[in-house]
Amino acid sequence: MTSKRKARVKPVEDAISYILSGGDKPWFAVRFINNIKGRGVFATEAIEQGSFVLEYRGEFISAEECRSRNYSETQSTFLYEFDWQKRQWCIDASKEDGSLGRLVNDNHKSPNCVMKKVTVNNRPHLCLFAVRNIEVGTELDYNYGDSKWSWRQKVMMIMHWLHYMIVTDVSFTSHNLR
Ligand SMILES: C[S@@+](CC[C@H](N)C(=O)[O-])C[C@H]1O[C@@H](n2cnc3c(N)ncnc32)[C@H](O)[C@@H]1O
Repeated sequence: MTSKRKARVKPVEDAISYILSGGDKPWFAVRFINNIKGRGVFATEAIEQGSFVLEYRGEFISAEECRSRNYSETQSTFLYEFDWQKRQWCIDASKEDGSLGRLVNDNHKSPNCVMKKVTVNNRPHLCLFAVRNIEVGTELDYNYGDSKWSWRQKVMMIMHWLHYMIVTDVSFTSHNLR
C-alpha cells in the first residue's frame, strides 16, 4: 500500500530555508493588543506542534557590544542575549525592520513557542518553534527568560488588586446580607 501522507518538511530544515530567504512565513498577523502589551503576533493558520514558527531577526553582536549600547528601557526589551560556542552573544532587534519575530510577546507561565538556536553558515540564529498545536487567532508567545521584566510586576500588581477588589466586594455583600 502506498502512503498518501504528504512528506512534512522537517522543522529545522524549514527554519533554515526561512533564515536563508530572510523573510517570515505569511500566516501571521500583527495586531495592537492594548497600551501595556502594545502589538502582538497572531496565527492566521493553525500551527502544528514542533513546527518552525518565526526567526527572531536582528543584528548579531557580542554581549559586550550589546551592553555598551545606550538604549532606553523599551529598546532594551528587543535585545536577546544567549550563549553560543562558550561565549555570550546578542541579537539586537531594536530596529523596526518589519520582521515579526521581534514582536512576539513574553509568557513565562504557559508559552506556546520556545526559542532555539539554529546554526547556519557558522552563525547562530534564534528561531521560535511551537511547543503545542496553535489554533487560528491565538497570540504567539514565549518565555523571555528569568529577568525581572517590569510588565510581569505590573501584571502581578493588577492581579493582586483584582483579588483585593473581589474579596472586598464579597465581604461587603455578605456583611449586607447579615
Ligand atoms: C520585544 S517587545 C514585543 C513587542 C511589543 N509588544 C511591541 O509592540 O513592540 C517587548 C515589549 O512588549 C511588551 N510585552 C511583552 N510581553 C508582555 C507581557 N506578557 N505583558 C505585557 N507587556 C508585554 C513590553 O512592553 C515589552 O517592552
